[in-house]
Parts: sequence; structure tokens; C-alpha cells
Amino acid sequence: MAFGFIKKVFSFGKKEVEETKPDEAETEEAVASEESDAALTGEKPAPELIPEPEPEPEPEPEPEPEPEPEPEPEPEPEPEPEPEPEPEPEPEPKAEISDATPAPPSPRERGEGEDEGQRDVDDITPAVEAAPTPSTDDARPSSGPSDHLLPAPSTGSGGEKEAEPVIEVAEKAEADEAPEPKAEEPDATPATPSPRERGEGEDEGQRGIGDTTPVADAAPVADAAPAAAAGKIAVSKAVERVEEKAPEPEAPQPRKPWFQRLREGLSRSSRELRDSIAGVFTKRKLDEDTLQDLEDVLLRADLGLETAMRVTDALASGRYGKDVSGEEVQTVMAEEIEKVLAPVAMPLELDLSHKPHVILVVGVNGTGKTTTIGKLAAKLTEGGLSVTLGAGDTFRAAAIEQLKIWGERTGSPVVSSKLGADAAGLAYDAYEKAKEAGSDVLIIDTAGRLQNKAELMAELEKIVRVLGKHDPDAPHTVLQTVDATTGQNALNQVEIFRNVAGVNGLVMTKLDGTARGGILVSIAAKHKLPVYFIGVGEQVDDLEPFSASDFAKAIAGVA
Ligand SMILES: Nc1nc2c(ncn2[C@@H]2O[C@H](COP(=O)(O)OP(=O)(O)OP(=O)(O)O)[C@@H](O)[C@H]2O)c(=O)[nH]1
Repeated sequence: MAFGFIKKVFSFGKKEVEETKPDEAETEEAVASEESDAALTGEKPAPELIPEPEPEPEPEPEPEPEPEPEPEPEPEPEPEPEPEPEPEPEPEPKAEISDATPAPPSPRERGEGEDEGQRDVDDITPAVEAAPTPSTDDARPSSGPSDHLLPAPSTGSGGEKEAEPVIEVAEKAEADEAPEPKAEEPDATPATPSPRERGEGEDEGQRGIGDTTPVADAAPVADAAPAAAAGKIAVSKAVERVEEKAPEPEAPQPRKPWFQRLREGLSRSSRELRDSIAGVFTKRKLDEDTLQDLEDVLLRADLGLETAMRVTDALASGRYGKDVSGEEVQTVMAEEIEKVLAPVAMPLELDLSHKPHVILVVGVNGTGKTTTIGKLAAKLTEGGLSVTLGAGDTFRAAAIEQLKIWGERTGSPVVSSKLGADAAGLAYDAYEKAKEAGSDVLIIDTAGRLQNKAELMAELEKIVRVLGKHDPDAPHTVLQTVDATTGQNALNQVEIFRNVAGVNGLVMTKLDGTARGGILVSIAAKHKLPVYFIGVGEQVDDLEPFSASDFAKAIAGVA
């Protein structure tokens, strides 16, 4: 694979989320409630109250009476009633507050804040549909493009452009709530200081143990009890904490070389072939019967008629009438398979004069589209390309979530929409966002509901049409994932998606553990479509460029 392109490296960072003004709203609300209290208490015209405070100075004369009843301390209680005037002055502040009548908007403001919060969340999800970047941008001031974009996992890298759309739902929710507590924190001291309290509590607990141990042997037991709850203690001469052994970290398994993994993945396919071939050629000369038997074996292995005949012809041309070993047949088979595969084993080329280069990924549900997109995004981003992902499989919530996870893992923004939203609208929006973000590549996931072919066809056609509005050549690559375990059915799937979506490249998935790896040879021979990658596992690095030679040797069981 050659990713020798000029590219931009994006630093994905978090963006501040627009917030309402909860502080004012709440203080005003408080004011409003006090007002209503005042109303209930009764009207007290400010002027009347103002003079009343004058008696306040009375407390000064208070001391006077004290000296009079010098002998009797009793008079002290008398002055107590004096505080009565104190409550009266209270209305003063009320009057002041009432001046600040702007209180009424408080409830409204709150309402607005909540609405905005909800709008944000809704925007993220519905996003696309009609106009590409509708309300989202309006809702946010200097947000710019990437409202629906996922933040790079490696946050904090500084860049502000990449927002946190997908996660944003959660993050925004947090962000919206965050300011409120901040405003309340000072008043609601009990809420925020909780961590401190905890700290104090812990200290106390420790102090308790420390204090008790020296005092008596019995006492500590009770005090130590809470500590025991937190961990194990041993009671011998003294009470001692038992250090719990941390579970031994799993020894990192060294990753096997790719060819070894490929061979192991295809071992079921190759073993069955080898055993069957050995059964055909044990103590038999190469004649018509053995050639026919061999052909049957190769067909059962899903290699296809064309390849089967190539192998039998190649064997017959030099060895007819002679003894032939199973190993010889395997070698000839590997050579012929490689010849069939070589023309389709091509690297995926991206034309970065299109920015973004759009890769539309299609295929039947469960064939590994989303996983392949994640693996591919990892490859591209590792190669220094910036990638945007479009969650076009709007029919499965899990597919959207899965793509978001891959987005986080690869630091690729993910454009998503509500479940059931128009996939073409999502594709349109995703292109726009990728463009705004300056992404080199946009990879769009799709639903593969083959059970409703007409609907699927309409949807894929619409996606292609809509992308063409942005760039007449988009999508530039239409990649189909083909599940190797489906055997012969895979041939039909390629036929359908090729016609419906204009597939121009394949990724063969799940070649690990299947006995039907030969189907790749059949597909190559029949459709002659480039096979860019093969998948031999669910891990991020289980996607490799397709090598005709490696695959042929692995499936033929030749070293
Ligand atoms: N063993 C193995 N499993 C794979 C491979 N590729 C994908 N899978 C698994 O296949 C399952 C389906 O993969 P997805 O990526 O969800 O397939 P999809 O086509 O996106 O499916 P939908 O979202 O239903 O359309 C998941 O459990 C993947 O982990 C592979 O190469 N080998």
C-alpha cells in the first residue's frame, strides 16, 4: 500500500460547548421565590419599612438599662425583646430585591436553557436530513463545522476545530449540566465539598485506628472493623493489613507474523484440501478418473470450476499416466491459484486530488463492514492521513455505536444521525463535514439489508447520487465486504452489489477459521474485481493487503 501523499495532520481537540446562563437564571429564580414569599407575608410598602430600621440604634441604649439594675442581672432578659425590631428591617432587602424585578424572566431563561440543551442533543442525532448543517451551527456560536464530529481520543492536543459530536451527546449533556452546579456550588456547600468530606472521613477513620491500637487490644477491633471492610487484615500480635497481591498482568502475547496468521486462518481450508487430495492420489496414477476426482475436490473447496480446470489441466500436461504425490498436486494448485489471483491483488489507491476521497463501504449485514472500516481507518490514520467516518448504517443502533468506538480508537471524527434517518442525507452531511474538516478520506458505512433488495437498491443509489452533488466522481471507491464463511452465496452477493452500488473493490473478511476460503478464488475468477484487503480476525491489525502468492500458498498448504 502506498500512502505517499501529502496530507494534513489534524489535532483533534475538545471544543467548548455552548452553555446557557444558569447563574442568572437561578439567582433570579431565587429572587422570584422570595418575592412570592413577600407577597404571601403581606404588602409592606418600602417607605414604612425604611423608617422602622431607625429604631435599630435602640440597641445602643440597651446598655443603659443594664447599668441601672446593676445588682440584679435579671434585667438582661428584658433587652432580649429588643431584637424584635430586627425582623422588621428584613423587609428592606426585600424591597431592594423587588427593585431588581428582572426576576420574572428567570423561569423562562431556564426553560430556554433546557431547550437549547435538548436541541443540541437532537441536532447531533438528526443532524443530516434536509439541510446539511442546519440548526446545529445556529445553536452554537463559533462552533464552525465539526459539530457532529467525534473528538480525537487523544484529546487535549489543542486543536479546537474538531468538536465532540458523537460523544458530544454525552459530553454535551455533561457540559450543559456542569455550569449549573458551578453556580450553586458556593451556596450548596455540602454538595461540592463532598470530596473533601470524604478525605476528612478517611482521615478520621485512619486516625481512629491509629488512636485505638496503642490504647488497648480490644478496642481496636471495633475501630478497625471499618478498615477491614475496605481490605483484609490479619490478627496476630497486632492487627496488620494484608497486602493483596495484584493479579499478575497477562504476558503480552507477541503478535505472530502476518503470513503465519494467514496460514493459521486458512488452515481449515488447506487441511481439508490436503486430506482430500491425498485421498485421491494414494497409490493412483494420474488418469481421467483421478483428474475427475481432483476436480470434484477442488469444486467442493469453493475454488470454482475455472480454477479447478486450470489445476487439472496443468497436472495432466506434464504428468499424465505417472505417479503423482499429494504434495506435487498442492504445489501445482498453489501456482495456478496464484495465477488466478494475481490480477486482482491490487493495492487500494486513493486519489487525494479529491479531498476527501470517498470510500463507500457496502455489503450484506454482518459481513464485517463496520469492522473493516475501523481497521482501514486505523491503517490510514497511522499512515498520516486524516479520516472522517460516516455512520450510514442508520438502521442499527449498534452499528452506529460500533463506528463511534472505531472513531475514538482511530482519532477519526464520526458523522452520525438518528436511528432510522435518511442514509443519503447522512452521506451528504458527512461529505460536507469531512470537507470542512479537511479530511483526506471519508469512509461511509451503509446498511446491507439484502432481504429487501428494492429498498436497499434505492438507498444505495440515492447515496451515490447525493454524493455526486458534492463531487461528480464520488464515491471514488465502492468497497464491498464479503464474508468468506458464506461460501458460494458470496458470489451472488458480489453480483448484486456490483449492479446496485457499482462495487469496484473487495475486502474478503473472516478468512480465519473457515473451511471455505477458496471462495475468494472463485470470486476473483468470476468477477475479476480488485481484492484490496483480507480480514483474518477481529483485531485492528487483522486486515492485510491482499497478496496472491501468500494466499495461494496458504490455502494450498504449501510452505
Ligand atoms: N473472525 C472474524 N470476525 C470478523 C472479521 N471481520 C468482522 N468480524 C466480525 O463479524 C461481526 C460482524 O461484523 P460487522 O463489522 O459488525 O459487520 P457489518 O457488516 O458492519 O454488520 P452490520 O452492522 O449488521 O451491517 C463482528 O462480530 C465482527 O467482529 C474477520 O475478519 N474475522
